[in-house]
Amino acid sequence: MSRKPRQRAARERRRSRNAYPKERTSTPQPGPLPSPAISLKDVTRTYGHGDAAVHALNGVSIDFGPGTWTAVMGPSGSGKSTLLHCAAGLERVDSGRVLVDGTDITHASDADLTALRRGRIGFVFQSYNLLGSLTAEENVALPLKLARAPWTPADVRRALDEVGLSGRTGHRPRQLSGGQQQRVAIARAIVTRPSVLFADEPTGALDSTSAAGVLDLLRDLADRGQTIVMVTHDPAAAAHADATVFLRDGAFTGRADGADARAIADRLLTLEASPCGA
Ligand SMILES: Nc1ncnc2c1ncn2[C@@H]1O[C@H](COP(=O)(O)OP(=O)(O)OP(=O)(O)O)[C@@H](O)[C@H]1O
Repeated sequence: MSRKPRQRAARERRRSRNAYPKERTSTPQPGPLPSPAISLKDVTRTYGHGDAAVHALNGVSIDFGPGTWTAVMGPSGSGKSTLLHCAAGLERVDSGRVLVDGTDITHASDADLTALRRGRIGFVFQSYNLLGSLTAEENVALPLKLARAPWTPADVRRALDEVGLSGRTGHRPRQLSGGQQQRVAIARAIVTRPSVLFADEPTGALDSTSAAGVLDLLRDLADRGQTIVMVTHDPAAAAHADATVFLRDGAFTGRADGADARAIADRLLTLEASPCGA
């Protein structure tokens, strides 16, 4: 299927299954909603003190439904990365609560947070963060070794196969294109079968063709039930997700389900144009 009809079909699927409608008065849902994969409840995070204090998150409450792909957008400095880091247990919140699969991690010990990040959270960065001296296969095996859970080389091959790189297992990062390196990074992030895959600008360093390939891959993962939370500045990338949530000045300002790139861009422009605190 070519990309446009594929995106249209995906949008229709998303519309019909989105479990967390926040702005629509939708028809009654059959049965109870599944528990969110990630839940932020009235979360605050401030950097610095006194006059220099920056309220990066200012009472944010958002649920990310299991098996949904959500894009997080907002003007520069609106708190997107801070939200991602707090939701992934990379940073602690000042107040409020963070739940992963219903488990409250707000006051988890450092050891428990490390175990959570190794076993239940996957992270993909704009800059891939692969180890240059290791092959694709060795990079993907790393989180399995760190998690100290039982694993086999077949687990690694399966993850590389899922991202379409079964023919590149022995290549080192410098022997791969940017898009292929990001695919290795995604394989590394999903090899532990995490509850949530966080992606911080996963297409930010890629040309448009490679970016489209990575977004199609994320779509496939979401369609197979992977929860994904992705920060992006690109409305076209956000349009691939099931929903987009918008932040401004550290606050949640709204959500769009199944919106196309034009509608997302318009909403972002409105946010950027309105005066601070409005
Ligand atoms: N470690 C830090 N120390 C001090 N201030 C910080 C720190 N991290 C983030 N901030 C501030 O918190 C606010 C939110 O930052 P954050 O990186 O979450 O925003 P963002 O929406 O991801 O921005 P961008 O789109 O530019 O990447 C910004 O004003 C930023 O300067």
